[in-house]
Amino acid sequence: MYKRVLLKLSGEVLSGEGEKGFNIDKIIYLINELNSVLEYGTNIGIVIGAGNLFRGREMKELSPTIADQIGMLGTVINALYLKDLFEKHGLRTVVVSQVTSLPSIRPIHYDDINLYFDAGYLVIFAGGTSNPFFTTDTAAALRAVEMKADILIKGTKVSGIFDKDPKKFEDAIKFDKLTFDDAIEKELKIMDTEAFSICRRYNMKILVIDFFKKGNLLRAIREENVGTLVVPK
Ligand SMILES: Nc1ncnc2c1ncn2[C@@H]1O[C@H](COP(=O)(O)OP(=O)(O)O)[C@@H](O)[C@H]1O
Ligand SMILES: O=c1ccn([C@@H]2O[C@H](COP(=O)(O)OP(=O)(O)O)[C@@H](O)[C@H]2O)c(=O)[nH]1
Repeated sequence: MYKRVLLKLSGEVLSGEGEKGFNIDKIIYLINELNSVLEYGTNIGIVIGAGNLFRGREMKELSPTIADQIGMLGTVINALYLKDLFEKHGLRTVVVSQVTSLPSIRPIHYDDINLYFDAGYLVIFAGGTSNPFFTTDTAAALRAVEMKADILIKGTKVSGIFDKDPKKFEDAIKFDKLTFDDAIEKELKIMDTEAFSICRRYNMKILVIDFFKKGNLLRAIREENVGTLVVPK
């Protein structure tokens, strides 16, 4: 069983696939999935995306650097939205970020992160990497290494990593296990190369799971056979 996990969630986990904004039913689902895991005392850090609000690459009318800053602010909006609903449902949560100074957001301090986990808090890392031209997958890789996670779990809308995008190709074949070298060489676009490369450098395993399948997060944390695992060798 994993004891400390960085969970990367795409913004669409908050809205539903292909939707924008927030869907309270999806957030209640997320809370239930997290609760089932927190019962076991697993420490959970969350990196949240912003695909339900803004993706830099979709705002073609804007300069890329501005569009990406708006995207990063979207992750801050999602983090605050989640913090409030998590707490209303009994999940103690702290939001940390380097990109904004707001009364409900704390700066990232490594010593404090351990204290938050020891006190039973969920930690949401908002604001991506703080740099345009990156994604929240790369932020997830960095935060996983920084918080000394056992594994980075990417909760997404596909059941794992395939030889090609399963949303576009019906005959795509799923891998149960892959090495980082394979994932990078085969250009499997489930995560960006930067994220794979950081995880390869620091031996941070990645597990990609279908977050919309009930119970999958707990299965993943219990190290049951679910999704696709990416390992050093
Ligand atoms: N080789 C692949 N295996 C699995 N999914 C892939 C692959 N290539 C591309 N994808 C796509 O990558 C997406 C990654 O999901 P996610 O990061 O959660 O969403 P998004 O990038 O749309 O915000 C999936 O929806 C899937 O369709
Ligand atoms: O380090 C980062 C992380 C995110 N973003 C911006 O924030 C948006 C939302 O993040 P992402 O696309 O990773 O969200 P997801 O698809 O996972 O919901 C991106 O499109 C980028 O515009 C960025 O510029 N730098």
